[in-house]
Amino acid sequence: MRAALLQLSSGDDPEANLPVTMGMVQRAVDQGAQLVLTPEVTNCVSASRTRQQQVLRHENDDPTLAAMTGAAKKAGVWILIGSLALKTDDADGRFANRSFLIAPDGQVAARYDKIHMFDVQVSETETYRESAGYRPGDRAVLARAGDAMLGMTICYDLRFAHLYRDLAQAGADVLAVPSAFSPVTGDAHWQPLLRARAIETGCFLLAPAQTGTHAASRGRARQTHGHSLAVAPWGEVLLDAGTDPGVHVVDLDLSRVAQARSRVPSLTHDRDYEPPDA
Ligand SMILES: O=C(O)CNC(=O)[C@H](CS)NC(=O)CCC(=O)C(=O)O
Repeated sequence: MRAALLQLSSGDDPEANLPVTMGMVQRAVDQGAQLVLTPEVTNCVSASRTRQQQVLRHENDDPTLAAMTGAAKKAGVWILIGSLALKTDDADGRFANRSFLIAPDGQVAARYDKIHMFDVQVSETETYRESAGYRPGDRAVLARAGDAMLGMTICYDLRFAHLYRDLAQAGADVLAVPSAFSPVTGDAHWQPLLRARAIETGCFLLAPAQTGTHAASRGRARQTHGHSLAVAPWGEVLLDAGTDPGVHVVDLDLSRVAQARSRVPSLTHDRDYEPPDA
């Protein structure tokens, strides 16, 4: 299966981002991709709730989702939109950080709302409070995409190893981690975490990422780490997209999943044990 990872540098104007993103989807299709993956918050990277309130739409009215379903159908490919920031009808007014798997017939095959919220002070000057803006999901999602069983996760989820183990034990052979990683944590943790999740699960890890400098809020421009990554089930890095926006294709030999797991079958060796004393 040929996958394409789109590395984006989305701004805070969904209408301006859309033609750039769709141009890259077309390049991926031209390169023979059967599964096209985009990063977290493909439609809008913004840390301003006022701005988001102005430009974000509901799922049934979102131009990026509509364009993607159209493109999937026209080209007959699978598309994983890493996530869209969307308005919801929730009483507390928070947005959804929602990933979509679109089938080659243009139908939405699966949706996943990011479970773990990035409420973290990464340095003295850099704090994220994702749960203030977004309502977390509470359901893990596994879906078929062609020959692959795809586990859907997003960004900060990457730090919760049990989610990946659960998805793999439920049948995943490819795990998607669309992201908008911070530069500070990205330098230290991004690649080792992705390689660890691949090794632990015997899955391919596909992690399309936001990169570069995004719209400023409260005077501070937001940066993301880039380095979209594909990792094989044995842990080798198949692709590192560096820091420029672009399209990168990678061929996945899905038989490598069973190979890796037969060499080290740790996924089937869980045991029950007493928890440590408090
Ligand atoms: O802000 C939005 O609109 C969408 N959400 C994100 O981009 C989120 C929260 S700021 N980013 C992450 O989860 C980065 C995780 C990370 O960097 C780490 O785990 O170290």
